[in-house]
Amino acid sequence: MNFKSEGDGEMNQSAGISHIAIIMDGNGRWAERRGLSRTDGHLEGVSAVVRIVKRASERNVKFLTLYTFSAENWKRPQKEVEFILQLPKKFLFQYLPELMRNNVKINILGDLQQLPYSTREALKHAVKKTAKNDGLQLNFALNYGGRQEILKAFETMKEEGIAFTEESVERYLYTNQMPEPDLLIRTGGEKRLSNFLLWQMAYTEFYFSDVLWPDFSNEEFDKALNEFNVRHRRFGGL
Ligand SMILES: CCc1cc(N2CCCCCC2)n2ncc(-c3ccc(F)cc3)c2n1
Repeated sequence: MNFKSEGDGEMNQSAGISHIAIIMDGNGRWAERRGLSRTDGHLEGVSAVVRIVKRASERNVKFLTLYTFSAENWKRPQKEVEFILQLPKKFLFQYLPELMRNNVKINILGDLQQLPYSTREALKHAVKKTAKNDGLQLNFALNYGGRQEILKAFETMKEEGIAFTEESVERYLYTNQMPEPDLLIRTGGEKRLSNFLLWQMAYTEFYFSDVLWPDFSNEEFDKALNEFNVRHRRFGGL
C-alpha cells in the first residue's frame, strides 16, 4: 500500500508545515473506558501511529516527531514498562517493509542505553536500513527528556570547549539535522509540554485536543493542520 500524496492539483493545505511533533496521550484511559487492559490501549495506540504516519505523508509533512516514551515513564508499573519497551520491535517487524516502500526515514531521539538490548538492536537496524530514504522523516523520541537533552549538550560542549550560542547548542541536540517543529499536537486533554523538545519548541504553535490518542483520526489530524493554516494565513500582509 502506498501513502498517496496529495498532488499540486489540490491546494496543498500543509504547504507551510514542515515539522509536526505529537504527544500521544490517552492510551490508558481509552482502554479503561472500555474495560480493557492498559496494554490493549498501547496496542491501539500503535495502530493510531500507523494511521497518522500515513496521513502526515499524504499531507506532504516532511518531519514527524512522536513522543513514545518519556524519561518519566520509568515510574510506571514494571510490567507496563516492559510491555511498552517491546513495542518498537513489534512495530518495526510489522511495518518496516511498508515504511521502506514509502521511502520513510526513521530517526531515534533519546538515550537508548537503558533500553532492552533487543529493542536497541531493532532500532539500530531500522535507522540503518532507512538511512538513505528521502521521504517523510519519522522521528521516535524514546527515553527522551528535554531538560536532559539540553544538559547533555552543555556537558559535551564544555568538554569540547565550544562557546554557548543558540546555533552551537542546536548542533548538539538530537534534532541537529532537522528544522524546529512548526506545530505541536497533544492529545488526551492535558495542556502541558511534559519535558518534550523544550529548546526546539520556543516558537512552535500548540494544538491541544481532548481526543484520546487511539481515537485520533485522519479528520482530527487534518483539523490540527487546517487550524495551523488559518492561524498562519497571510493575505499579502506582513
Ligand atoms: C518505546 C515505547 C513505544 C511506545 C509506543 N506506544 C505507546 C505510547 C504511545 C502510543 C503509541 C504506542 N510506540 N508506538 C510506536 C513505537 C515505536 C518506537 C520506535 C520505533 F522505531 C518504532 C515504533 C513505540 N514505542
